[in-house]
Amino acid sequence: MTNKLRLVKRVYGRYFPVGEEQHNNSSSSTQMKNYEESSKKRTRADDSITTTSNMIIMDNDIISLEEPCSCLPVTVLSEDNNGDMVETKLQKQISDSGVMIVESNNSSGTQSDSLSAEDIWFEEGETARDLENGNSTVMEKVQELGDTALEENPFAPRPGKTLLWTNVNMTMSSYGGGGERKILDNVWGEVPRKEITAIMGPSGAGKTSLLNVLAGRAAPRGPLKITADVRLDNYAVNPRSMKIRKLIAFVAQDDSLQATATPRESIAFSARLRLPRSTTDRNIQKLTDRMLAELGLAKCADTVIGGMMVKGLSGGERKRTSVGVELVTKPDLVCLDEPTSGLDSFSAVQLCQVLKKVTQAGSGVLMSIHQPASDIFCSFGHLIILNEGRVMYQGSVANVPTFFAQRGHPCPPHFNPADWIMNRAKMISTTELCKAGFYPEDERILKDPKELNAAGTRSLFGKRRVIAWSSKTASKATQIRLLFRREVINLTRDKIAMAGRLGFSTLLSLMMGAIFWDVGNSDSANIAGLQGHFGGLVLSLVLSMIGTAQPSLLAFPLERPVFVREYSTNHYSVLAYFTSRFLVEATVTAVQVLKISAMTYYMMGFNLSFGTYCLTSYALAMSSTALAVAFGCAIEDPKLGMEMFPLLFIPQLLFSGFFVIPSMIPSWIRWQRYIFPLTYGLQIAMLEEFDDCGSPAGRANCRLLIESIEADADQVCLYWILLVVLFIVFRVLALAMLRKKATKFF
Ligand SMILES: Nc1ncnc2c1ncn2[C@@H]1O[C@H](COP(=O)(O)OP(=O)(O)OP(=O)(O)O)[C@@H](O)[C@H]1O
Repeated sequence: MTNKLRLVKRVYGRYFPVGEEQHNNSSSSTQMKNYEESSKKRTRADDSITTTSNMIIMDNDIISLEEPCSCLPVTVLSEDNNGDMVETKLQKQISDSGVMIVESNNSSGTQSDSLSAEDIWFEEGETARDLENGNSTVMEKVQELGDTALEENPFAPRPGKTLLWTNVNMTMSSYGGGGERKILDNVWGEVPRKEITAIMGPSGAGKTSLLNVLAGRAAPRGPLKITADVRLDNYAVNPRSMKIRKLIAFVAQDDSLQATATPRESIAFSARLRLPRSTTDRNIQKLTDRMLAELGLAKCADTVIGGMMVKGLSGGERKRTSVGVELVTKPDLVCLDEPTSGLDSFSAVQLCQVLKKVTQAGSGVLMSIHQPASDIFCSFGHLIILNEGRVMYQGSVANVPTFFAQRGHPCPPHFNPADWIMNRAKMISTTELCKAGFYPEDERILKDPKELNAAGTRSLFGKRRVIAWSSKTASKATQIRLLFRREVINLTRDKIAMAGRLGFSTLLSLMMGAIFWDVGNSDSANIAGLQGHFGGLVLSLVLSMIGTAQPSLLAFPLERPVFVREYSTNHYSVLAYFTSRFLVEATVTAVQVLKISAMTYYMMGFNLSFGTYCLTSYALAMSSTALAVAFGCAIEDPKLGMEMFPLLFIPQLLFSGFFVIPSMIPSWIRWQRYIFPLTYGLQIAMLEEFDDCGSPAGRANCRLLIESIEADADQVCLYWILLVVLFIVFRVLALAMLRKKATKFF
């Protein structure tokens, strides 16, 4: 039985229903009224609803509010100024002010999908009472939005998250015993909500390294050591944990976008997969249109992004698309690594204006930037200056001139402060700057961090509480459908790859058909004829395998940057990606095998049935593709993939019995033939192809040939089963590889 939960928030007498109903109601005053009326009549009940400074959580399974018997008080736990939990009974507040109503259509409700962090929150320091009294600044903001539907607005108010860090260190042991090099040295800082925090500093100062550490994109490995105390809303977090990474939108310096998609498709794809599943297609479309317009991408919205092989957007347009892909999800915290590099001054200002709107909606924004123009510099609220891996300044932008002046380096009049900062950082030695009073120590007294996964209301990710942080996004089925559709579009748009894939195998099939013309009807009593017949069959089966497995081997290494970006930013699961790729491969392989088989079968004049020939070729192609995918998932570099290609086929051919009969292979290595699909595929095909070889001499030769490859007519079923088993084993291996690799992108 499915419960339907609905959350309704009243803001200055207006109701904002949450979930599926919202888009219908937000602009309909009649329906708003209905909500108002029904809420007045409604009997409230609940288990506990807990809030911290910026979130509200349904604590236990939700009890129907419609049923009079379940009239329990609502308890709100909020934090006071000392960080202690204060309990407030909300029964009256809810009934009188209509701040929120949670309803369920039956009493055993446990489902809480429709709740969203975006829909209930308190500003920092606000309590439920502020909401009740209408003092919430968030409520004022919602009021300002007027009739604009919140779901269609990429700048809709949101709770936002604060990021705070201290003692961030990154060191690199030098090769040749040169000691340790400090890349980040006791770096500290914070990203307040509702402000743009900029990290500035000369090239090599450690800006990207710091961003990568904070956004969980850097890990200690070998000579690289990293330590950091990072807090998200004062929860001590491991930024590398997948759960945390998914809470932080991240725009890397290098754009990794699907080359054959358009900006409109990329932004809509991100929105569809990452926004709550209740968001309608119309909302997605409106959000996408608005994002494109805000980022100045309207004109090129339907141009392919492009990549190494395909010409498409300019570098600046690509960068803005990357930003749009993240911002459309209305993130609470955004990290961007040099988002303005490559942009002209107008586009850079336009981008910063968009980021400003994101902060006004409640988010924190952290970005690194090289040398901003003065108007961009002034749009920042908070500034961190890094120099040689240390914090040279940390504080508000407004305070920069005073800070520098007090330390003997006043910014000359009519001089861009950003240029002055860079000038000082580059021209004056660190020792002198230190003496002058730059490089302040972290003197903040940090609150005791809350613990993750601890019992009680302090947990971020307790089983039932995750709803407050991320309401349910696209289902697995939607993820697979969207990925499949994107891959099909990719295949149709990437005409060169498609033409190559189909064209080369057609050419090879024709060539092979011409060389082995009518070889199936050669006299088996003649050894040369039998050898040609055998060779033709082996090579035609191998051709089906190569034609499909080679693109699969390279597919993952080539798509890896896009996959890791999308996976790490919560677009889809590994399983959904894997399944969608499998479906595409299965379809394309079927088409390709049918084409190759039709040509080689009739040109070579084989004796086995066309059905068996096609099915054997398909089974071989699919299991070899599975092996290729496993190889492809294990490697990162496409060049390595190219070099590994012979490894996929040469051993299979060597063990097939074509060049040397298995009994002549030394026994200590012979066992390997049983792990290759070609062994079983060939045995199945040979048993049917050489079943009737005409004259007694021909039959004797065929029997010898079949015995030489150890094929047994009574074992055909087993060969099929083994082919399927190998296919499954290789696929599972590939999935395991992909899972392992998915989290390692640094
Ligand atoms: N994984 C790593 N291994 C070795 N050295 C590293 C690594 N990561 C960063 N570094 C070094 O740390 C220093 C800071 O690099 P980082 O990319 O963070 O600087 P940056 O301030 O972002 O520079 P830019 O503005 O030029 O992008 C550089 O000297 C770089 O070579």
